[in-house]
Amino acid sequence: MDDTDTLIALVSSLLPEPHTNDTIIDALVQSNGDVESAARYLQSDVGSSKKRKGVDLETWLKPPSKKAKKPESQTSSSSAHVTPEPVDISPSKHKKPPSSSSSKPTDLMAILRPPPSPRKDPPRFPPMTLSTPELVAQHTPCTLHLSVLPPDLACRLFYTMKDASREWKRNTWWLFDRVVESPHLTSFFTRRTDGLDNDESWHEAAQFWYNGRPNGAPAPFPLEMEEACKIIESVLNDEMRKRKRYKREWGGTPDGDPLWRANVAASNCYQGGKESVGFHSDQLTYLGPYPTIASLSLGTRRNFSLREVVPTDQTGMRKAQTFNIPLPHNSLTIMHASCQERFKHSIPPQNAIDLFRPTFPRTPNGTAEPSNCRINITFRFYRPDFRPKSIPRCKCGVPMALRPDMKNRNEEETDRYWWSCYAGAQNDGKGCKYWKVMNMKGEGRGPCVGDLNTSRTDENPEAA
Ligand SMILES: O=C(O)CCC(=O)C(=O)O
Ligand SMILES: [Fe+2]
Repeated sequence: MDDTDTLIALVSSLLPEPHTNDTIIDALVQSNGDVESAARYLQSDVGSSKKRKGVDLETWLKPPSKKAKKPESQTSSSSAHVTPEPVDISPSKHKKPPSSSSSKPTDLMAILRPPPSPRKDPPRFPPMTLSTPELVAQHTPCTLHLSVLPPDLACRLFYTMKDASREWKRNTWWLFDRVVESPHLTSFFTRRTDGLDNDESWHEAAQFWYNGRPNGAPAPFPLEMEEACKIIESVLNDEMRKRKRYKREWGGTPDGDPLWRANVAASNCYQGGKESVGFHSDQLTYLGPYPTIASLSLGTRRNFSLREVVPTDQTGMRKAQTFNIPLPHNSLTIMHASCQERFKHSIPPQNAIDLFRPTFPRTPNGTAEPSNCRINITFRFYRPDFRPKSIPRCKCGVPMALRPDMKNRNEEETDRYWWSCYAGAQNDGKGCKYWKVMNMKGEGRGPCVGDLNTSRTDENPEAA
């Protein structure tokens, strides 16, 4: 998770009712990053949907006795109404990544705050629901595959994972001086057939999933997950062959081998509409640049939200749009290469959800009990050139996290990735703040698609 998630989760935890992430981010901006003010604001008449006419937000936020000083960056009233971009920690903008150990909320606001408004704001488009695979493919770097597994396998896998989720964990991390907890359960699996479970060094990758907490050896794929994975690999490879390949994608696949294979999976369980995950892009530490991630949805239908991070040099020209994709039971969303570099994704809280009634009962004579739970499994390909031994360590001695510089990307030409200290996620929120630019060649990584003689980048130049 990143800092936006942290703030959103903390505000959510103070609210009796679920709110959308957009609403919470707006409230955070209005309250200058102060979590408690944002929560109070959302519970007030001003912040709630029952807005009282004529109440000015800043007036409301002012403490009654003292005259509140206007935050310097919000000197114009128009800037107070700008929806902020998702949090970005690009060191190019801030010189060094912000530390989660910071005790000054205003530091984080410097990140949350949108860039200076141009004189005339570019038009803002309301969120758009993408209800068909065609619309998803047209507007996002994702594809949606409905009824991807045989129905009985989808049901069996749902039951297996729902039962297993009793043992799953809520991730925790530090925000200022407090520990916050993720609003959903999570778990991490490695694949038997890939030999990964024989390589102790992958345990480190599993620990990374749990924010650095030691968690024993990761669990192997359950049988149903293995069966589903084979089908998903085949769908994904067919899709990948139709698409443009990026130069920094993994290119070490000998001819005839699948382009992509899953060797780990992470799973999430959302019990009821209140459970969620905030806007984030997945860390690239073991995935490397331009990863493809296959995300299977089982159980109750939830919205998957995607929002582009508009590069800094384009913020005066266009605003990010939010896309909502309803994900029914047994659907596969493939986040294709460039999705993690360009978009943030989330599962926002929902006021109302439909109960899921499985097509098949657990046992032939049993009944299929309705459920408010959604299981998500993200099948991932941890790249051989990003094995744990190759991950640089910061001054705390902890493996660093790899993130793209989303704000300053320029197609593939000037893309940059940053290794940054991850110790602050635990360690009382205190990290060394060390960071450095990733250098693919210098760090001996590859081969990438761009290193191959017969570059697959030209295979389908028409493809998105
Ligand atoms: O539940 C989902 O569909 C998204 C999960 C996710 O974004 C993640 O695990 O990184
Ligand atoms: Fe994610």
